[in-house]
Amino acid sequence: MNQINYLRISLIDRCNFRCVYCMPDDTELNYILKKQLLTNDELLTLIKDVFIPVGFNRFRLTGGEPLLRPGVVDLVNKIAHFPQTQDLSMTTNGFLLAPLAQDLYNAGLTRINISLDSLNPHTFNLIIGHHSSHGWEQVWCGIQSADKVGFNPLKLNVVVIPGVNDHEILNLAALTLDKNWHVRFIEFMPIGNNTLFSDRGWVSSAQLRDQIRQRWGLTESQVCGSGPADVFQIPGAKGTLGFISQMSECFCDRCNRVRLSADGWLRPCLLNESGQIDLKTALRSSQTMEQLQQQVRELLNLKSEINFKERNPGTLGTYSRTMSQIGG
Ligand SMILES: Nc1nc2c(ncn2[C@@H]2O[C@H](COP(=O)(O)OP(=O)(O)OP(=O)(O)O)[C@@H](O)[C@H]2O)c(=O)[nH]1
Ligand SMILES: C[S@@+](CC[C@H](N)C(=O)[O-])C[C@H]1O[C@@H](n2cnc3c(N)ncnc32)[C@H](O)[C@@H]1O
Ligand code: SF4
Ligand code: SF4
Repeated sequence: MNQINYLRISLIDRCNFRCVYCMPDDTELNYILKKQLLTNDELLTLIKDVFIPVGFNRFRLTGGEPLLRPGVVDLVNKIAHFPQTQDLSMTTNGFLLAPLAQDLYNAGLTRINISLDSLNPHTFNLIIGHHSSHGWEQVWCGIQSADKVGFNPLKLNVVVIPGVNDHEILNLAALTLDKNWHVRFIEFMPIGNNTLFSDRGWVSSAQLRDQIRQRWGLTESQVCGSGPADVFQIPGAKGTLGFISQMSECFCDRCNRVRLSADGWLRPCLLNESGQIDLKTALRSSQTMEQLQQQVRELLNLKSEINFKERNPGTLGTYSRTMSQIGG
């Protein structure tokens, strides 16, 4: 059995963007009420006294948009300084990153993944559903700041939507030629916006690799990470290209992670809602840390049964929580 040692933590379910593939404009989301959110102290207790003793040592902060979480720098500082923490990273849309990048880095965040779906400001703003015309510029500024501060590896996430941004693949891949950046193309999943998914479908990583191979060639490569990306490189490029192929491949047999929502539910699989446990209520009802550890161990024992196996590219998922609420 795989070792499950990677916890993705959603710090908040709210977001300052409404990306078309994740949180379409017409979706009514029931945001978590403040009193239902894990407090910073509760989250730190769960990490230190429950997850670390059970064997977790890799943590990713996500959201919604994690940089909207009050006290995020302090949280980073505390999680980074647990002696057992081997990897602490964040997935962010980058909009609020520029003024925070240095503080996050100083607090102990060493690597960061930033979503960047287009190099064209107009297309970008359409994708993120942002009403400010400076969305792209502000995210680009966040990426530059992250680079300057020294986040390494610095990864850029691109969800590829046919007819929306798939014509930009070569331009996005070209970013890696002279920058030590790691661009990852993510196959669009039917969770978040099923209407768009039915309408546009998805592009396979194999097709993208063919395009890139024809232009520059492509070789297998590696970059530090805990996720499911297959990593390649354009010969001579400074950065790498990652492909996250959840529609065309099944990487569940190497799944090493579970997810904690901002209101304290532990979810064994992104694409299967079975088996979730409510750690917040258990914590608030004064169960002992040993009892909580035991609940988590039991869930991990069941995980391989829960892991999403019936991947059918034509199937639409029906989920009570969507991507922005789970954290990707
Ligand atoms: N189906 C599925 N998709 C995943 C899983 N983990 C990550 N992804 C997809 O990959 C996207 C990008 O993930 P990131 O948040 O950047 O994290 P990561 O790829 O695990 O990060 P690294 O540690 O840098 O490799 C997510 O939004 C999902 O679309 C997973 O366990 N299952
Ligand atoms: C849910 S977001 C949360 C973190 C942060 N707000 C961000 O966008 O990076 C995490 C990741 O999920 C990806 N994502 C969201 N909806 C998706 C979908 N339907 N299919 C594939 N990836 C998706 C985003 O592109 C992003 O890289
Ligand atoms: S959570 Fe991330 S992917 Fe979803 S709308 Fe917000 S920025 Fe976009
Ligand atoms: S779909 Fe579920 S089991 Fe498969 S890799 Fe993702 S989280 Fe793991």
